[in-house]
Amino acid sequence: MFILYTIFGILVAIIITSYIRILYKSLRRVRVPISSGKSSELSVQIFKQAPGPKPWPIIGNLNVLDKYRDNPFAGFTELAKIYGDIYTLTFGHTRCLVVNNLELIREVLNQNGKVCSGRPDFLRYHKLFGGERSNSLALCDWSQLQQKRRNMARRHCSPRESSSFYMQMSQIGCEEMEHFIREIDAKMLPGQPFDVKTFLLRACANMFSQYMCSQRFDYDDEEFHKIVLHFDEIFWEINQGHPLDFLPWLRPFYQRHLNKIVNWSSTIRKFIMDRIISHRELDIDVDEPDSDFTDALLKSLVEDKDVSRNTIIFMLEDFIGGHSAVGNLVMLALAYIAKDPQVGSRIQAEVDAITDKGQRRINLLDMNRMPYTMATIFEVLRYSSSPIVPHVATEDTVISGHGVTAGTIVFINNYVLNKSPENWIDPHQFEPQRFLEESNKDSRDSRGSDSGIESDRKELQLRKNIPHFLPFSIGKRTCIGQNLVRGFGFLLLANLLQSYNVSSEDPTTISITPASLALPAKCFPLLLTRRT
Ligand code: HEM
Repeated sequence: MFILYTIFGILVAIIITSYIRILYKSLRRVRVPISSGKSSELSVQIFKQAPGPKPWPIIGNLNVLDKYRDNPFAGFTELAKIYGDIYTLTFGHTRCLVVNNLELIREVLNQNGKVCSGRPDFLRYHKLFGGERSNSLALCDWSQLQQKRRNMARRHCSPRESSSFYMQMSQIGCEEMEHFIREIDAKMLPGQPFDVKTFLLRACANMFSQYMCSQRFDYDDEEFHKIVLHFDEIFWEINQGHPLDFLPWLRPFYQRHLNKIVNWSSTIRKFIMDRIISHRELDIDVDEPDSDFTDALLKSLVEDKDVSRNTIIFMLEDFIGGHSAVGNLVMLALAYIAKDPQVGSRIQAEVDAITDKGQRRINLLDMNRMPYTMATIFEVLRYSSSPIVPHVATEDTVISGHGVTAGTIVFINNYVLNKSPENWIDPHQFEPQRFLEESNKDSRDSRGSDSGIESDRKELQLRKNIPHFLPFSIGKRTCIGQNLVRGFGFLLLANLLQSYNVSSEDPTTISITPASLALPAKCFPLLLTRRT
């Protein structure tokens, strides 16, 4: 009996302590010193936090999102109807702010970029990056080292259209497509559903590895298969919420899952060390121009005392790992094509017009003359509404007149931008055409006029600078890999469609997770039929 009373007493104490902590955090106000007009005098203005539902002890408001497990961002959108476009939630003991319109998103990412550029301190993030999330470019807090790493990466990972790196990307992409198509033809049984994703990811990994490290791997290389799979598992993992993120005391129940994550990332790191870095380190010549990203990284190791070996290993891992995002994006495009064959036919019309019915492969110089193909990639980005990695306020600040306390996680609801009928006609339809507009050029005197995609008088072109379309985010922490996404994504999609028709035995079985670019590692097969 005594033991029962003791346990009961401990539980009550935990619940009360938890509730006090949660209440303290949610009621805390933000004090901002302001100048009162008379030169040296400062007064303090006090800001209450944004409204939100009342939290419970221990779980906070996690219960509110429970019915939106499949798509928390749809949940955020629903809650905005009750609490307005800016509101707070408490997940476990962590304060969270959710912003739900473009103006607020800009206020967080641009005007408050300096103080809202941290990342959540989730245990999973540490486990994925050798026990320390500051090793990761995307999951570290903002710092001088991060600024340096972004600068180091920019030239290679965001190649400009006119640069030699861009042309290198084009050539590498085209060459890999030849290997890839040979591989599909060898492994696919005609008329049988085919595990496209596995092979697509390997092709994409080779494009990235060849571009960043001047090294590709054989399609029969088992070690290579394993790391491509682990990268994909990590991509899926990062795109999922997990109870551990907000209830870290559940750790003992998820130890096996954590061990699995550690195993994925350490296997990848070992591969990068053994198969890429170790032999490159031996023949580095600091006086020669950089031949690739690995060269630039290895030189910075020699030239910059602030750059450690660890820094460059993790940077390479991060950037090679970008292939999973592109592979998943293209796989999603193929899935939408299997659901709506019209989309595939229109891409093929562009491909055939540009290549004189398949006389050559598509390269990056063709991109500007294939607006529908690019529009399809943009529509996948919009429709899938890949979430923006959560930001964290590193200091007390004020957003739209509401106090935001240091440590608050800021969720940017880009799903509401991507799916709002105010921004898009029929937002729940997959319709690449929405990214096209009439160009000023007259189609009759221009090349490619038989592409089948123009209106009666005008050619179509890709709409640019759509303010509410932010697939790569804005501000300090925007995606560094967006040119690689556009470039390799385009080459994969256009060249695949040049060689194959894409369909499914039963399109209704193609299941796609809403508000995510990630597909499970093992996902639906597709039918690829050689075009005659
Ligand atoms: C379809 C593919 C991709 C999408 C939709 C995407 C989108 C994003 C988004 C939304 C962010 C967060 C920005 C923010 O926090 O405000 C991000 C960050 C980042 N992305 Fe991408 N990304 C993609 C592919 C890639 C690729 C291929 C690479 C590199 C090879 C890459 C490298 C990065 C890095 C390093 C960051 C972190 C930047 C920082 O925090 O300073 N991404 N990406």
